[in-house]
Amino acid sequence: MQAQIHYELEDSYEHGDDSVEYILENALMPNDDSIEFRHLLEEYHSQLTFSCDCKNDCTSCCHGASYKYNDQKKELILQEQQPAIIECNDLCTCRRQPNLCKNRRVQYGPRKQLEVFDSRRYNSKGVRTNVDILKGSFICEYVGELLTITEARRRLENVDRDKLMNYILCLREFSKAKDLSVNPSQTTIVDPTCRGNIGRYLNHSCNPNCEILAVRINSPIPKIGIFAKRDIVALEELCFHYGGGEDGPQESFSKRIMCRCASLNCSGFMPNSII
Ligand SMILES: C[S@@+](CC[C@H](N)C(=O)[O-])C[C@H]1O[C@@H](n2cnc3c(N)ncnc32)[C@H](O)[C@@H]1O
Repeated sequence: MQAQIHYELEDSYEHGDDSVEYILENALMPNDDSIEFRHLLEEYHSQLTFSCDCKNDCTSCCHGASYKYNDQKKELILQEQQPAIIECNDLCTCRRQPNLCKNRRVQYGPRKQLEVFDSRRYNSKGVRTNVDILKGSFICEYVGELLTITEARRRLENVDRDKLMNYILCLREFSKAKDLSVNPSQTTIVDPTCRGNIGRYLNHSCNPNCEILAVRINSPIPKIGIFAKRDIVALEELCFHYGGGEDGPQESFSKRIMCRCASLNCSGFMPNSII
């Protein structure tokens, strides 16, 4: 069973490859009758009840007002220093329209003018932009099948054994306890190998122009939002750090492979996978 999209999400990209299904939002992995799966299923069908009753445009919304308009007032971009984003949801009384609520962006779908292309640097597919992009702009979500940890480990074994490209992304969120110790609070694993969106084509860079952030809308399971980490010029390839970067949330792909990013600070290898 796939969850309903409650809001209108615009996404006209496609894979151009019949072996991969284009899906607009995360779908559950097949039921393997495990307790872990049942827990994931329960979360998947839960609704966040934390809603706002803003009468204005949500600039001082209880969700934290993560976005602001750029100087030309054309696009909502991230406010500085956002470790996690909670957008307004279906239970909020604010109006679901870009010019009426400023706390909704990811739920409207990927930005336009992205292109999947054959990246010479990575010797495989990549994503580039056909226009300039401002720092803090939303690129797209990293959409795929939601996996349990056990299923992710099983699939990663196959990836390593058969030396396949690895699309499994594990987002780890951390919380600070009263004694200031930092503890893992939630792990979200997304696999767009067979079912996913345009986000599956972004490559890794040790000096990336994009970053990933946890974004919650209706569900307690976060979406993995990809945002511009700096201003980006037209035709630049879009990349993010598969290991979360220095201070981003931790996520990882599979075993050690040589990194092709060619940045000055390249570590030589792609981030290791520890799920
Ligand atoms: C999420 S996919 C990215 C899209 C992929 N290039 C494609 O053609 O579908 C991740 C895979 O791309 C390749 N890749 C991504 N970043 C890389 C890098 N910095 N160096 C080498 N290979 C990379 C690896 O094969 C990796 O398993």
